[in-house]
Amino acid sequence: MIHWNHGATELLGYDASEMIGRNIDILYPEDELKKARWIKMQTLLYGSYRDQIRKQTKEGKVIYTDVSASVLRDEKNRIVGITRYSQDITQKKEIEEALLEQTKKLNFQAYHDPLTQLPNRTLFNDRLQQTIVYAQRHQESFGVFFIDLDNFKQINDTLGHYMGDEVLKIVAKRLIKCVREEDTLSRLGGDEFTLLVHELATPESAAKVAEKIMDAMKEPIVIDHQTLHVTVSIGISLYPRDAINMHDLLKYADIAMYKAKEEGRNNYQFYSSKMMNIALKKATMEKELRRAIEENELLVYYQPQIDARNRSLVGVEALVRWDHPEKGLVPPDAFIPLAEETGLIKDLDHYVMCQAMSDMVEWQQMGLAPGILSLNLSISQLMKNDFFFKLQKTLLETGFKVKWLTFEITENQVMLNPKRSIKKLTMLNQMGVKISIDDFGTGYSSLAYLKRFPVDKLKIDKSFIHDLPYNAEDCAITNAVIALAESLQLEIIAEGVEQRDQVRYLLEQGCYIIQGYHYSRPLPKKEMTEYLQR
Ligand SMILES: Nc1nc2c(ncn2[C@@H]2O[C@H](COP(=O)(O)O[C@H]3[C@@H](O)[C@H](n4cnc5c(=O)[nH]c(N)nc54)O[C@@H]3COP(=O)(O)O)[C@@H](O)[C@H]2O)c(=O)[nH]1
Repeated sequence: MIHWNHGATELLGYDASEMIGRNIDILYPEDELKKARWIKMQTLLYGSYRDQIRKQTKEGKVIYTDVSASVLRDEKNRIVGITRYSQDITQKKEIEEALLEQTKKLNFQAYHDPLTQLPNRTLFNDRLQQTIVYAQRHQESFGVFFIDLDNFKQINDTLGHYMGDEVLKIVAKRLIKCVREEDTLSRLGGDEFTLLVHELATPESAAKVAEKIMDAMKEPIVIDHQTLHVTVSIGISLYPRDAINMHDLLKYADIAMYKAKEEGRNNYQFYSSKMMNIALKKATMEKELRRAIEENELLVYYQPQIDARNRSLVGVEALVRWDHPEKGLVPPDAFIPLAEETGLIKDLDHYVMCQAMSDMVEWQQMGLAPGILSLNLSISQLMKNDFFFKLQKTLLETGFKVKWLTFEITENQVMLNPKRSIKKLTMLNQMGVKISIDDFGTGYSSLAYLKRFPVDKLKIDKSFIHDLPYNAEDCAITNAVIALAESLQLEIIAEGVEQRDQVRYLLEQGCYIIQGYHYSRPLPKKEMTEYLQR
């Protein structure tokens, strides 16, 4: 250094006496020395040069500078040195960097799901489109997977959104481990994930990926000491076998996923053209079911529940039927699963509740004695915040008394979240409503829970009644359920009773309340009125 001015002192903290005679390198942080030499060489080569470089002040602070360097010549035009003018641009640089960071962040947000940090639909579609172009050019095949969590709606409804979100985050982490870096896993929203897997030469290799995903889900998920078993249903479409455009590949994978749900969930399915027809039928049915609820196409049938000791009526179960304008009477098994899947079950069950309560009151006002009303209650209806409000409102509007009411809830639904169910069922119980566990024996309720449930009745599932009294296993299960009910001092009721022998056997074992075709099929209101008048 041969000259050092006042401005340099202000910028870098050293004064002229400290700098003159020293190597300029002390002004640069270690990692900028290479660049400093580059600037020097360019200046010598071209006579002048301008660039940005970081410098280090006397106090050790790193600053950004804009440097204009030019060669210094003597009177004989020989290069004797370099002059440098430096300007502090630290503040400008910091603003630029913050802006860059912000842009990166906004860019990430625009293309990623905030919960799982996975690519979102926009980015997935973009990558899928690019993959199609590449695959067309290079004659490659690939797969689109539609992955949907099983029963996620119930997890959300029963355990709350916090738990639902945690489950989604854990599932996303497990899924990402099943795929290669070049594949794209995205979250479309809710519990839906899509996966783009490159270079899938055969359906067998796609099946391997699907199996890997299902294996990854086998380990239980533990959140806040709660253990959950989460499974997924997967639909797969293959390029070019099934479709060659983005829209169809996604649609077909989605249709195949619905097929996997129908096949009992926790499995994967490849798209086939047959599925397309089924999916179309289902979409039509959902639309029609919405209309049916709005336009009162639903009918409530009543099935008598009989005390077999004296053949007297103790109550009725309300069972919904759909009076379809073209198809005629549609049984609930054909639409209840769809209603549950789409959330329509809440409206449907509310409709049945209003109708049945007003029919019951009408019968009582006619001097008839329909006994207790049993209503099927879905867990999503029970977990709704406005459920109790709606129940109270319907009781008031119809004049129906709570002491005449039993809610039937299936064992499997209650066991989805036993703790929350206990809380809600206790509230019902405190109102004076009776609770019956439906389809008992088909689920997996533990005795410990059963003791804590505010339950009044157990309803033996009809699958155990069907082969009574000739099937030893069914007899053993039926006897065990009856003994359990006795020891817990619960009422017991058998459903699906069709034969005299079954009635005799049940009476011998101590089960007196019976529902089934042996006494009566479910009856429309008019026939039920006649039944009551007999
Ligand atoms: N959430 C709601 N679920 C409902 C409602 N209405 C019905 N359902 C559920 O749909 C399933 C099928 O119901 P359904 O076709 O009405 O069948 C019921 C009876 O008809 C049938 N049954 C009665 N006796 C016999 C018999 O002797 N043999 C025989 N094969 N079937 C018989 O059993 C069904 C009674 O079911 P359950 O509720 O378990 O007592 C069924 O799961 C209904 O629960 C609704 O409004 N909401």
